[in-house]
Amino acid sequence: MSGDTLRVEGLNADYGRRRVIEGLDLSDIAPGRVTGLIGPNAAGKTTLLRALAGLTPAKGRIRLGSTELSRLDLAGRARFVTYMPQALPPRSGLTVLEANLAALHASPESLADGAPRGEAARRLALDTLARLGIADLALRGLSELSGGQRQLASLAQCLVRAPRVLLLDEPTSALDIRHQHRVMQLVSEIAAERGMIVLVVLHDIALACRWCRRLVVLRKGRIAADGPPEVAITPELLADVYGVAARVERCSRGQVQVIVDGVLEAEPTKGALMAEPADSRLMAEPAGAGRAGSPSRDGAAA
Ligand SMILES: Nc1ncnc2c1ncn2[C@@H]1O[C@H](COP(=O)(O)OP(=O)(O)OP(=O)(O)O)[C@@H](O)[C@H]1O
Repeated sequence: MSGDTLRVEGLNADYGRRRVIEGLDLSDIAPGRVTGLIGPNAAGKTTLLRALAGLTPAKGRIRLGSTELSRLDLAGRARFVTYMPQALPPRSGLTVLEANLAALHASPESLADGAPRGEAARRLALDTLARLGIADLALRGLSELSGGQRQLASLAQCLVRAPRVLLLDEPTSALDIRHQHRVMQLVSEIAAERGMIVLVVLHDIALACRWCRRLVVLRKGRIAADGPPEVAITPELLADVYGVAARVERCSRGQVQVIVDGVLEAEPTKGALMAEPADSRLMAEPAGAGRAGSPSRDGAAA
């Protein structure tokens, strides 16, 4: 088991002339635990994961231990990194098991080191499905599955590859509450078993606080907070980054709980990057059209 950490230095990512990730540094993302990446819509979370995976061009250094991932091409990067996209996988004629076996065999690492074949590969693929609680779907076609079942099947394909670095983009967005926690628990267990680095994008702050030992909060392509949930998540951060009036409390078990009291007035210079500057005129409210009754930043109703 490797103790290598993932480090990012001076990362910039652009779409044309628009800079989405700005000089981003991430100190040692540790193996064996789950790190959460949270932030408002359009903050750049997907862009960051895709840049780490080599799917979106970016400048800067990305290192896994002494391996400079940022110098590797896409195929080279795929030996170390697996990315699960936000979108559900397209429907296909494969069964869940066939798709899992294809993912296992397509892993360049597997091809290189002669990883399980035949019956051993089948057992490994089935075991992964069983751990996710979807062994009963093994022989079902991917095109027959519900949204949540497709998301679980997609996650199984990432886990079976046993990457050193697993990047999950909203892996629980289609799941019910039990499956959300089951997935986060399983990913935490597998991260610890394999010494895997896991960076997961989540919108559900409660889920993130429950399962992530470290939270990186992204806002407009920059890091707004970084640390354990009890340090990173504060009422001030939730107001500044998300524009909500919220309390942060501890439950009887000491876990961080976020209680949202209301939505703050939109503040164009501090809100999420939902529109380009030129577009923002289209979204601007008429002068004096503040929302009556919305709480102010200190949580009191205006
Ligand atoms: N392919 C693209 N071409 C141009 N702009 C893009 C592209 N993909 C994303 N963007 C822009 O980059 C910014 C960051 O998008 P990104 O998808 O990384 O945000 P996010 O934090 O993952 O958002 P969400 O929580 O809504 O999924 C947004 O302003 C978005 O419009």
